Amino acid sequence: MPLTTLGTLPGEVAVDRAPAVQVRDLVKTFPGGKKRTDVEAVRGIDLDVPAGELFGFLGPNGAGKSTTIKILCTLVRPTAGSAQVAGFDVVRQKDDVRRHIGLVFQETTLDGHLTAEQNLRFHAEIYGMAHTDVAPRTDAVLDMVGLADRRSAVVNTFSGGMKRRLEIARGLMHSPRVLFLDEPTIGLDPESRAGLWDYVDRLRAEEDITVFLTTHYMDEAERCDRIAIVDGGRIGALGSPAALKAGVGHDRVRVVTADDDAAEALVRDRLGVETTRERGALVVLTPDGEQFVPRLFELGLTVRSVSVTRPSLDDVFLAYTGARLADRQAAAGPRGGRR
Ligand SMILES: Nc1ncnc2c1ncn2[C@@H]1O[C@H](COP(=O)(O)OP(=O)(O)OP(=O)(O)O)[C@@H](O)[C@H]1O
Repeated sequence: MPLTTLGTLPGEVAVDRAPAVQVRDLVKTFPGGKKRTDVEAVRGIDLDVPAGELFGFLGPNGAGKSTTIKILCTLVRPTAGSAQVAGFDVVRQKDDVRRHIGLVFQETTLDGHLTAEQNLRFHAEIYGMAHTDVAPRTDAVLDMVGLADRRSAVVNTFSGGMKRRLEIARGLMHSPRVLFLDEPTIGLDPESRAGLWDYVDRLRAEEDITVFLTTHYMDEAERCDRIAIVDGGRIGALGSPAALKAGVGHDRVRVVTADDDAAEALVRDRLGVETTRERGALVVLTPDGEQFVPRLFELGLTVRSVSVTRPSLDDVFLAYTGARLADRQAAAGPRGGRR
């Protein structure tokens, strides 16, 4: 079966453009048992993810991301509210939801003793794929993730990045409409991470598929069409990365001068702007850094260096959660921190 049919089941007409994910007032409370209090993991989430979107779900540890995803994948039953995935209700139409989603979670579900191809065939059997579809679909998804030449190799001989790519191939076998990727690149080296994203980009370019992603990596969040920032079981912010960054407001101008005291007074008196000090520099927060810098020079200051930094998604994350994405990034491995 050609790759162009991925995302649409055989015989199905892709005219239905209902949201890929629709969530209304979703609540999940885990009972705390006799001695402990209940845990309100999800406290009223509303969400619409249109078909075809790359949607990012971000939040600090314990924010409720995994619980929400597990509800969407029918693995956890909500306490209240409703959720539909690919047009099917996650409680009343579990089997339909499962047929239309692909899952790539952090824990591997591959059998290391089987070959890549055997793993995919096993998956096809579980999903009851038509016999005639299996071989061509296996070819297509292995090609998609760049593993066609390793199809007969035992998975235990694969690198971490190859295993993750095979997981994605497996998740795509049954033509899901929505692919859930839960921290898909965690633990991978930078090269494997970049490679995996190449395949996701290719998948999105060629297929009518929605990708629902959780990540703690800022650069991965930047790739998303829209992101939701979740904290304490609620969505605190929702929008495109550009819109969310614009919402934070201010560019940050950092200027090193020959005389900071004099510069501070001049900027305050002549430009009417307050500065703060930071490690031998003055910092000004301003809506438009590029316009502000020439005005600084007009003051006749001896400026040794000046830099303008636009708000990052990390600033957005900090504004809504009080934590930095970069904290998790650092914990996960060296990957070029913030500024
Ligand atoms: N099965 C469970 N029983 C009890 N409490 C749970 C259960 N699953 C999750 N929780 C609690 O619900 C809250 C939300 O957890 P969840 O795993 O959804 O967060 P998360 O945003 O995915 O965090 P992380 O980034 O660490 O994966 C946490 O306080 C967690 O301890």
